[in-house]
Order: sequence, then structure tokens, then C-alpha cells
Amino acid sequence: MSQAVQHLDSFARVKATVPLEIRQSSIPVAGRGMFATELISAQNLIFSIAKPLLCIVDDGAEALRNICDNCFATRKGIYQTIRERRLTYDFPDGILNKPSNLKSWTFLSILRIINSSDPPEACRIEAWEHHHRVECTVLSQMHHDLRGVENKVPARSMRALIRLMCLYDAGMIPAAEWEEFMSLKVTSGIGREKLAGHVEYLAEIVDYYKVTKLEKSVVKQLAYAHFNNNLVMDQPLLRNSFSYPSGNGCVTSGVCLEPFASMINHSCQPNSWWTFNGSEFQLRAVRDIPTGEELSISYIGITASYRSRQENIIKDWGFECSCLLCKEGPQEPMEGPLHENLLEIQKLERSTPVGSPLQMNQDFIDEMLLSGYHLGNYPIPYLYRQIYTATLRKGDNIEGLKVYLKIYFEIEHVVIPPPFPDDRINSLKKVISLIRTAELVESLLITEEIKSLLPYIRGFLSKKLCRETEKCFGPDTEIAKFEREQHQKMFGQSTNAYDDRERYVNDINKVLGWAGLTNIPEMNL
Ligand SMILES: C[S@@+](CC[C@H](N)C(=O)[O-])C[C@H]1O[C@@H](n2cnc3c(N)ncnc32)[C@H](O)[C@@H]1O
Repeated sequence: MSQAVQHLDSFARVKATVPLEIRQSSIPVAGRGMFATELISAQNLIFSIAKPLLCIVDDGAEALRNICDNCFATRKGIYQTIRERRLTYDFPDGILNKPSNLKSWTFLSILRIINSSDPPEACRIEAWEHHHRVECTVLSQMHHDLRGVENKVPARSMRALIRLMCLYDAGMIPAAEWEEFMSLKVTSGIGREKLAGHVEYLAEIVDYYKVTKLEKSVVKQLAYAHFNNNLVMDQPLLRNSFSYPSGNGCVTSGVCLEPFASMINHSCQPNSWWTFNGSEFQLRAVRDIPTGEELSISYIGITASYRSRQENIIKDWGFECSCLLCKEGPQEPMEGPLHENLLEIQKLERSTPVGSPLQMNQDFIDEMLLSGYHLGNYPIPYLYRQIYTATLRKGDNIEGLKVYLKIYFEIEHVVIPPPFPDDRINSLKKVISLIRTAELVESLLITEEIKSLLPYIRGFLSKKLCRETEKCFGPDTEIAKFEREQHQKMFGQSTNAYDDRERYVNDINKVLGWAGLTNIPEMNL
């Protein structure tokens, strides 16, 4: 059968840096897939879409309640409140003074990336007329509706679907775009069985409130398509000068349904990843992607355990993952005493929030290394992270720094699958923050000589952070501007004071030696 190839010129909203094609996926059974027809270099932007076809700002995050997702602008009232809060926090330096309210980070992030001017009055009136009134009515009624509680659809999915139907009924979706929505692949197999209750409930609500003139079968098709194709809108989190919130360094600002971006299939070791700069969707390369290789993203985030990847893909997406990593990559111990031990460690992790005891982790790591596994094999990297967390909880910042230096300079270079560029940036932020803490702490565990090396290393790494952020997200993004400002605030205008790589390499090697790390290749420093 000859396979239709769809070229980029059919999608005017897409700004691509190389020609892209949509055709039969290289993964049997996956359907269509997206391919680049030229080489793409690591971290390069592959394509962007200034405003995906359907964006729903998440009202689950308190900071976003008053953002108009018709035009992605903040309303004045909330903007002022946030400004006041920002002033009261006005982040003091140092990890020890970290503000306890994580939501303040969300406020900052979102404010910087979302246009802060008032949405025009006309925009609000228009939005109310064509979808907002229906959306509000249904959602507020649903809140009190106790029927089918177990099948309640998440509010943002409900809003996305109501929005789509209302805009269609109002004649606001051009025929070609509607065709794109209607041709989205719907969930099949086990995934479909799991979603059936939710979709029935949704169709019933839509019918009861007379949301749309569309046939019930079309409503259900759109619902299955939404669940099979929506993408969360994660924005990079703007941190304090030194400290950082725990977690993964991004904040979810909503959900989007973007049919072009939906053509990208899943891999557990993907060659690309997506991020948002405000409402702009960006697809970026994790590594060099040769001409003709299919583009892939991970639908479940980066997960090192073979077993949990398989389970999560089946549970959340309803298909069996047969990507190269799952077929040929390493697996954790699946039988024998190491497997039994691993189950014990995982059980402990679920029952004690503090993480499993340090010695138990260290013993297990030693056993795995003796059995022929290497530092990058699951669960070793994850056990080191637990050791790091438990060490900080004990208040031992100096030991915490040592463990994290191992994670950043050694383990993350060999971990399978490798971390995304934005995860590496978050790790770098942690290293910088821990170094700052070590500079301030009085402790016999660190010599004066090592302490004296830290400020230069921190300045050098802070500049590296600016460069990496620009490479990772693009130089004109809010996060890149923010990091440049932070660097200047901390280290002043003298831009070349921290450019001496020879000095840095010499100093960091001494610090790594103090932390028990030797033989780190220079390119990893
Ligand atoms: C977001 S869509 C991707 C585009 C889709 N291939 C199409 O033809 O429209 C997600 C669906 O693609 C298929 N898919 C994506 N990645 C896959 C993979 N690694 N293995 C098998 N099927 C996959 C599954 O049917 C999944 O539900």
C-alpha cells in the first residue's frame, strides 16, 4: 500500500527549522509518525507553534485561576495580588531561607511567561459568548453532581472538550482544522476499556446540558481522541537566586490538544522533548537526530525501571511499549536474591516518605555493582538520589554536596535512559545551591582550602547555567532572561570574571577529589 506523506506546508501555524513529514511510523502498529528530512543537532529547536489549536489554562493551579486562556493574559486583580506577594517574599539569599510556600514559585513562573497586560474587555465578552458561559455552567453543576463519581472526568479535560465543541458550533473552527481534530487517533484496546466509563459520563453531561449540536458518537470520538493526544503544558520554574524548590523544575500551566504535535509517537528513550514558553509549544532535540529517523517523545516522562515503564504505558495509554530501549535495553534484576531485595527497597520507599535507610541503599548498590551492573543501571541512580535526600533531611549539607557531586558529574553521564537537557539544568541548579550552602556552613567536614575554591567554581557554574539554559530553551525565552538576570545580580556585570576554564578545571578536580570522585573525564566537568 502506498503511504500518503503529509508535508509541512499544510500546517501554516508550524514554524519548523527543518522540513518535516508525516507518514507511516517506523513502529509497527503505531499508525502515523513524524520524520525529519534533515539532520537536527542536539538541543536544537525542531519546531514551534505560537499558539496550539486548543490550550486550556489549568485552574487546578491556584496561580492560574484568573488567567484568560482565550488570549493567555493575566487579569489585573490577580496580577496585583501576586505582585504584592512577590514583594513580601522578595527572596532572601541562601537555601536556608527558602520560602516555604511552593505556590509562590508558580506565581513567579507563570507571571513571567504569560503576558501580564490586561486581556481586552472585548476578549472577555467574546469568550463568555462563545464558550465560557457553557463551560462555567457545566463545571459548576458537575461540582455538585454525585452521579458516577468514579467516572468523573478531570476538569481540564472537560473544559477542553466543551471548548472544542462550543467553538465548532459557533463556526469558529476552520474546516481544515476540524478535519485535523477528527482524524486524531482514538484510544484503542485496554486503554479504551479503561476510559469507557469516563467517556460515557462525559457524553451524558454534554447531552444533559445541551452543550453541542454534534452527534453523541462524535462527542465520544472527540473524547477518546483527547485522552489519546493531549499534552501537558509544562513551563520551566523560575527559582530563587540560590535555592530551588524540590520536584522536577517545571510547573504545569495547563493542557493542550495540538493535532500536529500529536503525530509524534512514544519512545522510552526519545530523541526529542517538548516544553512551553507561555503558550508557545516547542519541540527540541535531546541528541543529534540523523536524517530520516522518526521523531519521538516520552509520554510518561523519563522512567528508568523497565517494569514500571511497561506498566505505566499499558495503564495510561493502553498500548504495549516495544521501543528499542524496552526491547534491547538493560533491565533491573528480574529474579533471584537481587530482585527480592529490590522489591523490599521499593516497598520501603512506598511506606516511608523519608526514603529507605542509607546503609541499606549503599549495601544494595555495592551488591549490584559486584553482580556486573553499572552505575547507570536502575535502581542505582535512584538509590543515590534517595541517599542524597535522606542526607539533607539529617541536616548534613556537606555530605549532601558530596553525594550530589557524584550524581551530577558521574552518574547522570551514564544513566539509561539519559536525562533530558532540562533535567540536567535542574541538577546544575542544585549543585550551585549546595555549593553556596557549603560556603556559608561552619563545619569540620570541609577544609578551609576546599572552601576557598567554592566561590569561583560557583561563578563559573552559574555562567554555565546561563549558557545551558539558552541552549536548552532558546536565548529569548523568559527562563533564559531570568537566569541571565540572576547571574548578574549575584556576580555583577563583569562578564569575563568567570571564564577561566583552566582555573575551574583545576579547582573542581580538587573539590571532586575531596568528595571521593576521581577520574571524571574532563569533558564531563
Ligand atoms: C499521540 S498518538 C501518536 C500518533 C499516532 N501514531 C497516529 O497515527 O495518529 C498516540 C497513539 O499512537 C500509538 N503509539 C504511539 N507510540 C507508540 C509506540 N511506541 N508503540 C505503539 N503504539 C504507539 C498508540 O496508538 C497511541 O495511543
